Amino acid sequence: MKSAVVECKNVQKIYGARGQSQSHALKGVSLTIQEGEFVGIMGPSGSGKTTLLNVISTLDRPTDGVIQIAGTDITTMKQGNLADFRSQKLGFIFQDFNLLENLSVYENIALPLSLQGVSSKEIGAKVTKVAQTLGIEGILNKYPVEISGGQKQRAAAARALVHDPAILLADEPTGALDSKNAKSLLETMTDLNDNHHVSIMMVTHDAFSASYCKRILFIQDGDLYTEIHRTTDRQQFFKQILDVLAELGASHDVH
Ligand SMILES: Nc1ncnc2c1ncn2[C@@H]1O[C@H](COP(=O)(O)OP(=O)(O)OP(=O)(O)O)[C@@H](O)[C@H]1O
Repeated sequence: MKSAVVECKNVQKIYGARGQSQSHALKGVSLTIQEGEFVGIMGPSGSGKTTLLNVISTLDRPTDGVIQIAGTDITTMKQGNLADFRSQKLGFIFQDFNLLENLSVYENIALPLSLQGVSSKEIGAKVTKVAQTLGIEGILNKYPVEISGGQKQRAAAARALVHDPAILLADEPTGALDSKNAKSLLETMTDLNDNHHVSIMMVTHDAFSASYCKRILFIQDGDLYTEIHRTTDRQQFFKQILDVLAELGASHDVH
């Protein structure tokens, strides 16, 4: 039976101290992401996408509500345990790759495991396996300056997956890529989801990228607005996404 990898119940986030000017960024969001899903998060600028990603990724705490990741309640977890939890259970890919320039691709991918004290033999096996999955075995000895944007993003994806996280969290992962590399990364993410059981949550403002997801949650003003499921082909889904964005854009500048 499938289980939930992310479960948010009535999650609220208010920025700013009481009595001062406050921003109600999340107004009671409830959502569930099941194991094996590929979910997109879209919404106008300022709707709360980054805030939602930050509270789910344990980088920030919600003001109210409960968040469970792979069955663990992270809202009551002590600060000291959050970093360990994050490094063991979560994988991140960002727009700007975040590779360390003075480490080789191999060393970059190995980093999460080295930090956890995993043996170098086990690290070698895991890095090789994930590099094969992402088709970057040939560049493991290169340094980030020597490889293309698309290869950097694959290396970053390999680093995000090497410790077998419960979910891959992606924040505009194609934002710094040209259209060819963006397409190739999105196809890789689809392959990871379809054939390697990787659960993915991706925040994006780009309808083309979002069309690779199987389900999209739209948020507006800190609340869930609607969700759509991909039941037909990707081109049809793309049109469906544009329709919802147009609806949202009627009152907002969609970002
Ligand atoms: N650190 C902060 N302090 C105060 N208010 C904040 C903070 N971060 C975000 N906000 C506010 O919370 C709301 C949601 O912001 P958030 O960054 O989550 O939106 P977003 O959907 O990611 O926007 P964008 O697409 O522009 O990145 C906005 O009104 C924003 O101004």
